[in-house]
Amino acid sequence: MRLAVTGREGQVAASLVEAARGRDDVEVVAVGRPALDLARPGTVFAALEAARPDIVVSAAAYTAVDQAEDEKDLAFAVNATGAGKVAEAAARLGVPVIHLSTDYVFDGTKDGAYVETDPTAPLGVYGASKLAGEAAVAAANPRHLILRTAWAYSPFGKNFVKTMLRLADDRNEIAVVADQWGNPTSAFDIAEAVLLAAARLCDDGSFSGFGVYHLVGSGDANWSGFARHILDSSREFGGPYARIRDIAMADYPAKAKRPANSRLSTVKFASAFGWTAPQWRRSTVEIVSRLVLREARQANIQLNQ
Ligand SMILES: NC(=O)C1=CN([C@@H]2O[C@H](COP(=O)(O)OP(=O)(O)OC[C@H]3O[C@@H](n4cnc5c(N)ncnc54)[C@H](OP(=O)(O)O)[C@@H]3O)[C@@H](O)[C@H]2O)C=CC1
Ligand SMILES: Cc1cn([C@H]2C[C@H](O)[C@@H](COP(=O)(O)OP(=O)(O)O[C@H]3O[C@@H](C)C(=O)[C@@H](O)[C@H]3O)O2)c(=O)[nH]c1=O
Ligand SMILES: [Mg+2]
Repeated sequence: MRLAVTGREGQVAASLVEAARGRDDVEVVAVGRPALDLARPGTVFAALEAARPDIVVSAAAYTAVDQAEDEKDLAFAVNATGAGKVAEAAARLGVPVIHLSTDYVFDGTKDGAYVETDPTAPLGVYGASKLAGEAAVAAANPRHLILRTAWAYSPFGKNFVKTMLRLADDRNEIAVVADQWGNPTSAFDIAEAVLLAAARLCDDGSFSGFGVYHLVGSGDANWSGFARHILDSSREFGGPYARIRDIAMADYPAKAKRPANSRLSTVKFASAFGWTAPQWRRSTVEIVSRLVLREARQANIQLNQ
């Protein structure tokens, strides 16, 4: 199976590239700027056609949640129009598309975990642009999976795990919001699930389960609990540590409003594909250890130079 993924340095794209390195049955081609620029729709088809994919994974996105409030047009161009163009290109190439979306399509007022049929009501521009992207993808290519994930982290790109490790480097205490709940999700786990679903779509000609699925790490957390686990794990591997102080969302001024509860139920994905993500605590240890040991190795190299 030959899979083209949009976004080269992105967390999910880089995780897919790494996952494929260890497997003979899958080849991943990452397509990004300047060849494929979602803000320039004219670039999309040619870039994907050149990759000769059996399936397209649409993972590139404008993901700066606060900045999106000031760059609404660009966020929509990339996350809505651009995503639609990717799905349309896949349709023209005669292949299915797996598109990544977000928990931020919800407003967070539900009590329990959101299911796929729950009403959406994004609180900010990023969520609204991703929701518009879902509609554009569905309209452009009937053979689509829209996988809503959340709170993604990995050794790559920008994410909360890397931010906490960086802040802990020169602080004794970090204040983190404790009244926002969700599901931390390793991009390695996302990659594994995407490869599984992709294989199914490519191999099973009568697959009929197209549509929206929630795909997140098992177990829930608030940001401060997540932060505490990150830094406890880091300390165990000899990495940076800081105390975490619980604060309220209201005490952390940010441009974009975020949902207080964006827990997602993964029952639908589990029953369609027979796969559930590992507990987020376990996956977090894996990523933290890698980051901390990488830092240690780099420090060692510098010492020895
Ligand atoms: N990060 C998260 O916590 C979550 C992410 N998601 C969704 O999952 C998907 C993957 O996220 P993740 O891997 O974390 O994202 P990242 O922010 O790590 O990467 C996004 C990628 O998109 C690329 N990109 C941005 N603008 C353009 C453009 N105009 N044209 C082409 N490429 C562009 C970036 O390229 P460059 O490297 O050049 O900047 C980058 O490679 C996205 O759809 C995101 O909305 C959903 C829930 C949570
Ligand atoms: C850095 C930091 C953040 N926070 C808070 C702010 C926010 O409420 C929460 C998370 O901050 P971040 O800016 O990392 O998270 P954010 O950019 O909102 O992350 C989101 O990204 C997009 C792409 C998604 O799709 C979402 O699923 C989600 O992962 O933690 C603190 O309380 N203290 C801190 O020191
Ligand atoms: Mg391979």
